[in-house]
Amino acid sequence: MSSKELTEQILKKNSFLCVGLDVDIDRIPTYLLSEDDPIFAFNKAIIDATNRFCVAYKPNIAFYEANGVEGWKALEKTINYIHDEFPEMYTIADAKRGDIGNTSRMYAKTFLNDLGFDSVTVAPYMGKDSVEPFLEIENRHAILLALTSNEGSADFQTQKIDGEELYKKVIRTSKTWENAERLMYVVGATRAEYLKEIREIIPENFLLVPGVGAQGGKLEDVCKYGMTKDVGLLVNSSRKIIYASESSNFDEIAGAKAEVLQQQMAEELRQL
Ligand SMILES: O=C(O)c1cc(=O)[nH]c(=O)n1[C@@H]1O[C@H](COP(=O)(O)O)[C@@H](O)[C@H]1O
Repeated sequence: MSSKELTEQILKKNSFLCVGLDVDIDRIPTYLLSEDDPIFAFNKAIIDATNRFCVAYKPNIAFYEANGVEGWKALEKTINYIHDEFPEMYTIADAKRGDIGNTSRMYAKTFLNDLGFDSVTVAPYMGKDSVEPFLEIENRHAILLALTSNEGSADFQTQKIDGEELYKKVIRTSKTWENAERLMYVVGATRAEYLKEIREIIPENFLLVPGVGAQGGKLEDVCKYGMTKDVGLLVNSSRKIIYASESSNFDEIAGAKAEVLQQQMAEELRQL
């Protein structure tokens, strides 16, 4: 999906919500464990209940890999289900990959070609040749970790090198790479105060903003400093939505949580 099509979906659904499918087998309702594929059963219920309120889904690959072959099967079934039933959804493989070019090409094949995700999260530490293989396909994106939501982001990302913070250098340098228009950037909601300066460097690219909800980030602040005339934001929430309840109507409650966020987003979009 192109960025333009993503903006169209956002304006159509009045939502820039991304639901994070971080499915921990130990946290799903226990009665689902008797299903053939409990992870997929959980995801299907969550997707059916939340799709009206969001424009994107982001399975975090760690949660699938942790279940071995069965986890990969559940991931594949989940992405196929989204493609078949909700082809208008933007999909993010949150894999945080990046290696020498020859290896990154294999990661890009797995997530963007074989599984058919619209995008994959990529760590910038290994530089240009580790990221460019993710940018070779039209209408697909690499989402570069710029300023992350965790405490450790202060260890390297906000440290200054030659007077400029490393995360700014990462963003600035990445703009010179081939097909840089296919880049999106991760900026944690817990770092909203940095968004104004980030927007001076990348006024148009989409930002994936995790950390609203369970990590304490505020939607209003993210919108105030990060929103562009074409919206330019995908705000992710995982645990606060998918684990809102452990009861048999967990999906309904997840849908209601997603709707609350969607309503707040609709209000922000009205002010565009
Ligand atoms: O790349 C990410 O999505 C990501 C970057 C970041 O800086 N912080 C962050 O929390 N994430 C991911 O976003 C999701 C946040 O989940 P919740 O805190 O449960 O909403 C998890 O899948 C994290 O791995």
